[in-house]
Amino acid sequence: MSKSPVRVAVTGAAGQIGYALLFRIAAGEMLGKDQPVVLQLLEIPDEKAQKALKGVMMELEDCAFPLLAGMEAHSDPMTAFKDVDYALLVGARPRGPGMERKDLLSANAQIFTAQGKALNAVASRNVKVLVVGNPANTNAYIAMKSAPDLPRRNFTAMLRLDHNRAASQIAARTGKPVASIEKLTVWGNHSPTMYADYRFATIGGQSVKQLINDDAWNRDTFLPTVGKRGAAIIEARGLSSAASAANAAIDHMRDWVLGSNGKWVTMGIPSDGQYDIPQDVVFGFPVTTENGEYKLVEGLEIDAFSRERINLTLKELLEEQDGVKHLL
Ligand SMILES: NC(=O)C1=CN([C@@H]2O[C@H](COP(=O)(O)OP(=O)(O)OC[C@H]3O[C@@H](n4cnc5c(N)ncnc54)[C@H](O)[C@@H]3O)[C@@H](O)[C@H]2O)C=CC1
Ligand SMILES: O=C([O-])CC(=O)C(=O)O
Repeated sequence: MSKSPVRVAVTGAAGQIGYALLFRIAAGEMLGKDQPVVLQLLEIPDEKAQKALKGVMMELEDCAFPLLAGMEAHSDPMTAFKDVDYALLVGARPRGPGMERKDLLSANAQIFTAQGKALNAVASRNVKVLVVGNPANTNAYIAMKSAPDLPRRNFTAMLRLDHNRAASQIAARTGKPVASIEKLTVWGNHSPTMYADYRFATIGGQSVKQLINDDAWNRDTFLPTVGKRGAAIIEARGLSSAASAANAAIDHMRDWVLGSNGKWVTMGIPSDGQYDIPQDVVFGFPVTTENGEYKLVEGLEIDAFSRERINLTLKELLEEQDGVKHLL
């Protein structure tokens, strides 16, 4: 028997990530090739943005996707999020050259109080939320805190792009296929302080740390390359990553919903205090996913270098949180 459609909200639907994301969701790449979707698309109440959104919807129509069971354009989160099962919160200002993601906080934070409140009021009680708009961890924290009637664990931030970037760098360095890398993670904030960690990673059962065996490369090349990749893309393209961000959003939601088959993936999730990360801080952690739930990988050894890196990214997140406490 065919499945009933699920409702997927995407904000910033006429933006560059939206344009790389919607067609893949409608093609079944996020929720499965047997799962029909209704897209509930949100853009700002501005004539130009709404017109651009209509154009994107015309193109979606022209793809004649068999799984696209419906499509709606909205300018108010209270209608866009009605009964949604999944919400991808992409719409927010991107940074330009010379900016850090946290410089966007004052411009973007209010978006996530309003959208958190709207999700709280009208979304499905099981809604799974992915925050992509930057600074993603703190925006996810704001949305979660603004939605007290929804389970905290349903709010997540996107660290998957960082995870995928780290995997590609390791594949290039070792000459092994990217798909063979397991047990990789990125701790902390989606910012240059993130800590991409391959100490536990394996390729075909072999330790990646031993295969690479070069602490200087880890510290001086790998970590800065992964941490500053977003800025390198902006420098090269004149615009921030869009297709790779959309791809990571698909990976994040697909694994959350359909399971990671025992593999570690990185998700930004509200802490329950593990690894000495205070309760509620939305932090990149290694997780496995099964039956629509994520489970933190616990009990990993944190050595002195890792503790220093984790403390640094935590400090930045706590400062960001402090900067938005007047909104909560
Ligand atoms: N977490 C991550 O790994 C990544 C996050 N990003 C972030 O994603 C966000 C979106 O990036 P792009 O699509 O490139 O930007 P964009 O500027 O091309 O599109 C953003 C869209 O959001 C819309 N928008 C703004 N405020 C809104 C609101 N309150 N409700 C609904 N829509 C709203 C705008 O009208 C625009 O169409 C940025 O904050 C960017 O920094 C980008 C890449 C990776
Ligand atoms: O760097 C940016 O501003 C966009 C982003 O988050 C990324 O590419 O990781």
